Amino acid sequence: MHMSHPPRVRVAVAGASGYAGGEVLRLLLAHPHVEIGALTAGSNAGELLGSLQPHLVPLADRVLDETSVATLAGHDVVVLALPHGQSGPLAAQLGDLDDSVVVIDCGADFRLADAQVWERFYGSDHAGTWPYGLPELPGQRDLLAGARRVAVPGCYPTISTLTIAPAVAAGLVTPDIVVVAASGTSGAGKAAKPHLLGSEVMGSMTAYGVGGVHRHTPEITQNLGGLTDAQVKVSFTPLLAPMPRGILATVTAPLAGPLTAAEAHDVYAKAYADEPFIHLLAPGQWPQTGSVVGSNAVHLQVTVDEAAGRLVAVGAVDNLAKGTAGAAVQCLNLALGYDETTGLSTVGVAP
Ligand SMILES: NC(=O)C1=CN([C@@H]2O[C@H](COP(=O)(O)OP(=O)(O)OC[C@H]3O[C@@H](n4cnc5c(N)ncnc54)[C@H](OP(=O)(O)O)[C@@H]3O)[C@@H](O)[C@H]2O)C=CC1
Ligand SMILES: CC(=O)N[C@@H](CCC(=O)OP(=O)(O)O)C(=O)O
Repeated sequence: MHMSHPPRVRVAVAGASGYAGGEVLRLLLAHPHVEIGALTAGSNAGELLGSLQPHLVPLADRVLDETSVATLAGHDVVVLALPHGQSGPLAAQLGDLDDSVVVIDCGADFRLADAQVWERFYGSDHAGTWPYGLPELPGQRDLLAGARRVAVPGCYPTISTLTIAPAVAAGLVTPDIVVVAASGTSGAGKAAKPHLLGSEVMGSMTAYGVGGVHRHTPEITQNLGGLTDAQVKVSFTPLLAPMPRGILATVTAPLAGPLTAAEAHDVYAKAYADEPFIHLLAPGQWPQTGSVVGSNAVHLQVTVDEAAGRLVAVGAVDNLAKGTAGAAVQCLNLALGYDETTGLSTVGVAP
């Protein structure tokens, strides 16, 4: 489908001083149809972007505005990269201003459909539900084409969902899913946190959010629940790994019946055959975060643990790229009718 659009769209980024906002800008600087408009922040409003994001050289002299409807008005697209709970009220005001604006929220506010589940995991009022920005889920790409509002998935839900989705959709497993996923520290954002000081993180790994309490558990469950009539259960354990970027997720589930590793690989190959960003590795190769850093690619592998009777799948993603900002740009492309891959690469930075 071709939709009419101006040659270059003006994009504002709220939360430009943060990790997600910075990565959105890094990608948009390479996007041929985008002109970068207002850049806003919270406590850093008034500062030069170059003092906070020195890698974004072409934008070094831009001054950060305060985050308000007034500063975000007058753009074709507004990307929100703010802490949860901030985007709900702001998006409501932006909607009042102009409903034709594309608003892409990197935060969690509009991801969950069930208000009670939202309140249980986030402890605040539910803002609403927007089209979910994971085009690789069946039927989702059509909902995102031409959308005016997009909820970008969380980084763990992106990789956890993509890693096991073909097995759930094809009924290869009973959906009693166990996810153990290690994330780089940028997943926690830039705001200082005592457990994320260099001395605490370097040379050490830890589990956190253990026992079904991490707020991404219901998001993964919601995604997988859309793929099967069976009741989906998800046990999710996040780990913090001593690296700046990347998530490596190991996802396992009981086999529903006899299955070989080659058959499982074949199901994944068929499911993702047309997906530009999903790269199923050759049998015997295993995903590594180092291969996807800086790219919008997802690397996957799947096999069968015969003795345990479980399917074992492993996925790697850059939490800031396909895990957030890359997904935001992919959805911007779909919303505006550009080729979905515009401005995005599958080539990682290695070593
Ligand atoms: N990091 C990741 O891997 C992922 C992040 N996300 C989501 O993206 C969003 C941003 O995360 P991230 O970039 O990591 O976080 P950061 O802490 O790095 O950045 C937060 C940004 O929001 C701004 N901000 C904070 N409070 C306010 C406020 N009250 N009013 C206006 N602006 C404010 C900050 O400005 P200032 O510098 O002035 O404080 C900063 O620009 C979150 O919702 C997060 O869940 C989603 C997936 C993955
Ligand atoms: C390492 C680390 O702390 N990661 C973050 C997840 C970041 C993310 O993607 O989540 P949202 O967009 O839903 O905030 C966490 O576990 O809270």
